[in-house]
Order: sequence, then structure tokens, then C-alpha cells
Amino acid sequence: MSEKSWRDRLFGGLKRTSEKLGDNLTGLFGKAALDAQTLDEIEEALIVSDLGPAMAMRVRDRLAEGRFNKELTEEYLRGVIADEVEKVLTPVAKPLQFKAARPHVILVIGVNGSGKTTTIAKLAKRFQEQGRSVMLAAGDTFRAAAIGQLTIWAERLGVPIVAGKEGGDAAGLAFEAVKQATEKGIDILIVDTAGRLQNRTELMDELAKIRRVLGRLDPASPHDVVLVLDATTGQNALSQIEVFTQVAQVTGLVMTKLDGSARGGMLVAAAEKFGLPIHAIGVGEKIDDLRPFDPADMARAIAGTAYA
Ligand SMILES: Nc1nc2c(ncn2[C@@H]2O[C@H](COP(=O)(O)OP(=O)(O)OP(=O)(O)O)[C@@H](O)[C@H]2O)c(=O)[nH]1
Repeated sequence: MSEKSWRDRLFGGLKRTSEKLGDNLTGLFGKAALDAQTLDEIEEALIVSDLGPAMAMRVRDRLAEGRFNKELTEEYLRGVIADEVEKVLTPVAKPLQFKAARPHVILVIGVNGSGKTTTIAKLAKRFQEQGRSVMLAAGDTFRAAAIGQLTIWAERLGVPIVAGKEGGDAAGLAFEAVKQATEKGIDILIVDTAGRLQNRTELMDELAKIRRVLGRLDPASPHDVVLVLDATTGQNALSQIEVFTQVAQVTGLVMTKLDGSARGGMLVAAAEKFGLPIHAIGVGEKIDDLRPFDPADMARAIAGTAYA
């Protein structure tokens, strides 16, 4: 996909988010003089738009400093939001990088249906395009369908896959996959895991076990633990980050389904609250619909300001 069509996809995907922000801000600009009550209302509108209390405060402070008692236009307000969002996203916008360990092990985790399997396929394709060899491990041993789905992706992409039986030991499978990837000199091994709710302790224990087992072969492994978040879950995603980070030491995030959500502002709240790298975002179901993002573009797409 060309750079232009990706940007079209990004801005198109985030339209619902920026429109919701616009709805929440309706009537708060265009006043002859910005007063304290309007500032309160703007702060509230930004929180309701999922951008988080810290971002709401930043925007409020900027407006209080620069526009108090002056006219506030929609363009100015959206410009300030875009500016502040960009500042928060810039330090966290970090693509996944190959770390010279062979294999570089990426453990992919998240709640059911967050988009893990699709994300793995999309990441594998991007690494292939960068000339890296990739192997997949079907560590979601809870669902036969998940093993089947990942196998289909592996075939389509032409990458090897290590898969076991439904109900098998996920940690054992991950161990076996690292052994095979090492023997074959594979650059990147991406390990799928079963979807789990953050309040199911036995599943969370299993995740901790997978981590431990991987670490036995190489103390630095897994080199990345990527939590896949579904943007449509809104604030619940923040609690997922908290719990998964405790259990599995999440090293970075991928946010999917930004195209189907009016709650994309959550990405900003997550960035500000946790400071974890956000490796990529998903704006559709196709294989090319996942990419690292440019913070300036992303900020303007969320704030709904025009793009050049
Ligand atoms: N619109 C949209 N759909 C997506 C995106 N990413 C994934 N999906 C869809 O979300 C659904 C769930 O994705 P999966 O990859 O199967 O999710 P999973 O987390 O592996 O699911 P479990 O195996 O149930 O844990 C699929 O229909 C995907 O096509 C995205 O960025 N945008």
C-alpha cells in the first residue's frame, strides 16, 4: 500500500473518533471570551472523548494560558488538541525492531478477540518485507480454530509454523518453537497465545509460565511481549494494560480496530498513563492494515484537523 493510501486509511479509520470529539465539543467554541466555565466544559468533553484526564488538563492549561478572555475558534481548539496529543504520542511511537538475537522472540498476548492472530499475520508480513525470516508458533492451544487460523496465515505468507494439538501445553510448544527456530536460523519467532480475560487467574498463570520457559533458553527471551488491544473496548483497555503488565511484563502495545471505534482517543490516554511503546495500529482487516504510526498524522487524525 502506498504512503498516501495508508494515510487516507488512517484518517478515514479515525473519523468516528474525531467526530465524537467534535460532538462532545459542540457549542464550546465560538464564544467572544473564553471563561472558566467553558474551560471546565472543554476538560470534561476531552475526558468523555477517552483522551484521559491528563490530556484534558494539558489542553485546559494551554487554553487558559493562551486564550483566556479571548475568542476561541474550533480551528484553534482542535489545533491545540492535535499539538498536545502529538507531544504525548511522539515518545511512544516505536515500531518493533529486530534485536539481533536469533530468534528474536515476540510473545503476543491479549484478551479474546482483540485481534492477536490477525496482528501476528500482519506483523509477519511486515518483517518479511524487511527481508527477515519469520516463524510462527500456534500457542493458542485452547481453541482448535485458532490453531487452524494461524496455520492458514502461515501458508498464505509462506512461513513455517510450529503447531500442536488443541489442549496441549502452550509453554511446551513455545519451547519447542524456539528450538526449531534456533536450528533453522530464523530471525523472528512470533508466538500466539490464547485469548484470556485479565481476571482469569489460571490463564494468567499459564502466561507467566510461558514467559519463564522461554527465559530458560535465553534469559533475554521473550525479547518483546506485545499486548494487543481492541480500541473498541475503550477504558477497559487501560485495565488490561495494568493487569497484563503485572503478569507478563508487557514491553509494548498494538492497538487494533481503530477503524471500527469512536474510542480511538484511548490510545492517547494509554500512552500518557503507561508510557509503553505503541508499535503499530490496525485500521482494518486486510493484511496491510497494520502499521507503525506517525505521531503528527495520528494526532491530527484524532483531533480532526485537516491533513496536508
Ligand atoms: N476492523 C478491524 N477488524 C480487525 C482489526 N484487527 C483484527 N480485526 C478483526 O477482529 C476479529 C478478531 O481477530 P483475531 O485475530 O481472530 O483475534 P484474536 O485475538 O486472535 O481472537 P481469539 O483467538 O478469539 O483470542 C477478526 O474478525 C479480525 O479480522 C482491525 O484493525 N480492524
